[in-house]
Amino acid sequence: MKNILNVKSIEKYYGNKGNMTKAIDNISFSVEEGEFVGIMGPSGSGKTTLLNCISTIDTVSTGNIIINDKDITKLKSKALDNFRQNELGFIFQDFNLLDTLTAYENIALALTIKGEKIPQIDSKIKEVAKYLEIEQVLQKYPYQMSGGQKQRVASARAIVTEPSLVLADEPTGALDSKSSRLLLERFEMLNQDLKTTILMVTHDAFTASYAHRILFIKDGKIFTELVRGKDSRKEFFNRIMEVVTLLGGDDNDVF
Ligand SMILES: Nc1ncnc2c1ncn2[C@@H]1O[C@H](COP(=O)(O)OP(=O)(O)OP(=O)(O)O)[C@@H](O)[C@H]1O
Repeated sequence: MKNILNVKSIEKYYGNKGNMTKAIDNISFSVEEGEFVGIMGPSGSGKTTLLNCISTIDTVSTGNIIINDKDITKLKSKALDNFRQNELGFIFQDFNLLDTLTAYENIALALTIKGEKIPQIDSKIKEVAKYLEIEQVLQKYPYQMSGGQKQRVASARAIVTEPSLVLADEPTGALDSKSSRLLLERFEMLNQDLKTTILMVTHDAFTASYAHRILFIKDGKIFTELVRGKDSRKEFFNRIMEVVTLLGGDDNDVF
C-alpha cells in the first residue's frame, strides 16, 4: 500500500507573544492509498486548522506534511498552486459552486484549468456524472438544484481530476439525512471502486460511520483512533457514539 499522506509532528500557533493559541499540538498520522479516514473532535479542537494545513490553505508553524512524496511545507506559491490543482480535490460544507456556471461547466472548469482537451473533458464528466447520479442536472445552474444535488456536483468536480487525496470539510453539514446518506453511499463507492483516498472532517457520528478509521482530535492533539475493521457500519456507528458519550454529551453538542 502506498503512503499518500504523512503528517509529521506538526504544530500550528495563531497570534503572537502574549496572545498565542496553539491550535495544533504535535499531531502525527499517515493515510494509505485508498483509505477513507474521518476526523472528529469538539468545537475548537483544531479540525479545520488541520485540514487547512493539509490542503495548503494555511501553513504549519513546525513539522512536515508529505502528500504523494512531496513535502508541501517546502513548496513556494506557484508550485503550491500547481500542486493543489494536480494532487488535491476539495469538498466544502457550502458546496462552493460558481453560480453563473451550469453543473457541467463547474465540473469542466477543474479539467480546463489542468489543460485537458474538450473530448476528454466531455467523456470524463459523463463518466463521473453517472457515478454520482447527477446526469439529469448537468445543464442546471446551482440555484436550480437541491442541496444534495449541489454537493454531488461539487464532489464530481473534486474527483474528476483524479486527485491523490480528496479533502472534505463537513460535506453533509448542509444536507438533510436522505441526501447525506446518498452522498455518503457515493463516497463509499468511489472509495471502493476507484480507490479514491478521502480525508473527511465531520462532527456527525452518522457521517463518520462511513469512514474506515476515525481520528479524534481534542485540544489540538490526537487523543484516540477508532478502526472500523470488520464491523458493519451500524456497529461502527455505535462504537463512535461510545467515544462521544465517554466525553460527555450527545453527538450534537460534543462534536
Ligand atoms: N485565524 C485564527 N486566529 C487565531 N486563532 C484561531 C484562528 N483560527 C482558529 N483559531 C483557534 O484555533 C483553535 C482551533 O480552531 P479550529 O477552527 O481548527 O477548530 P475546529 O475543531 O475546526 O472547530 P469547529 O468544529 O468549531 O469548526 C481554536 O481555539 C480557534 O479559536
